[in-house]
Amino acid sequence: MTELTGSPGKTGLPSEARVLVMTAVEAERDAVLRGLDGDGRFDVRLCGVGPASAAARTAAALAGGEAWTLVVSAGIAGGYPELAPVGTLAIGTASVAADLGVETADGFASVDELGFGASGIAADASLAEALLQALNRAGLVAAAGPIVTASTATGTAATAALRAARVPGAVAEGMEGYGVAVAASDADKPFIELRAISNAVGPRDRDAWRIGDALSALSAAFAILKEVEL
Ligand SMILES: O=C(O)c1cccc(C(=O)CC[C@H]2O[C@@H](n3cnc4c(=O)[nH]cnc43)[C@H](O)[C@@H]2O)c1
Repeated sequence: MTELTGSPGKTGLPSEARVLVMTAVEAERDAVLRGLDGDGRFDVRLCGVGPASAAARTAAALAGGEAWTLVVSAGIAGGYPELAPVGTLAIGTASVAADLGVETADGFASVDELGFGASGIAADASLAEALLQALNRAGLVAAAGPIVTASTATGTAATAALRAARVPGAVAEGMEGYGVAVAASDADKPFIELRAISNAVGPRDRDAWRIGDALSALSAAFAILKEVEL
């Protein structure tokens, strides 16, 4: 987990902010809307599941003529249990496509190593820190660190370990963050990823997912985010 430090207080969203929030599915969108409670600075849209759909729909939204001041990838996620247990929140310091690269005889090589691009997009550091502090002040448990984006959700301990090794300090795994981040970066817009943990990254056990708890945590997080002031 990345330690974010700094002075609490003077941080956050200005009154004229126009925030584009992208969630994969309707249940996540509705949870975000419950937390926002009608705040007109936010527009919450569906990006579909996976990074390709997320990038395409975010890019289309950003091209729509609105003067967006911030882009947020939000939803539920798998958490690395020691850093982000079920029911807690994860704030991305970067969104990292852990499977974007090639297999070689010597193992995985990322697009960065190949010179083909960047597999990680950094979040807006000051906003991520401000949000972490605001959530903590409100008594919500949140961890900050890289959030993995995977086209295939992890389903085994081996894959969990592999991806954790590729993305040191990873707190969580979702399927859209990197796609939303690429679109935001291409449009030169600040970006953060905010996730609520529904399950542990690791062996697939759908019965153990706590989606309701995670959606409640997501609502609570957005109720805080909308009150954060610059
Ligand atoms: O079944 C439901 O009621 C329901 C409600 C809200 C969301 C869902 C989803 O299945 C959302 C899929 C979404 O969740 C992210 N996610 C969650 N856990 C993981 C994981 O362990 N690894 C990767 N992604 C995860 C992901 O971003 C999906 O788009 C169902």
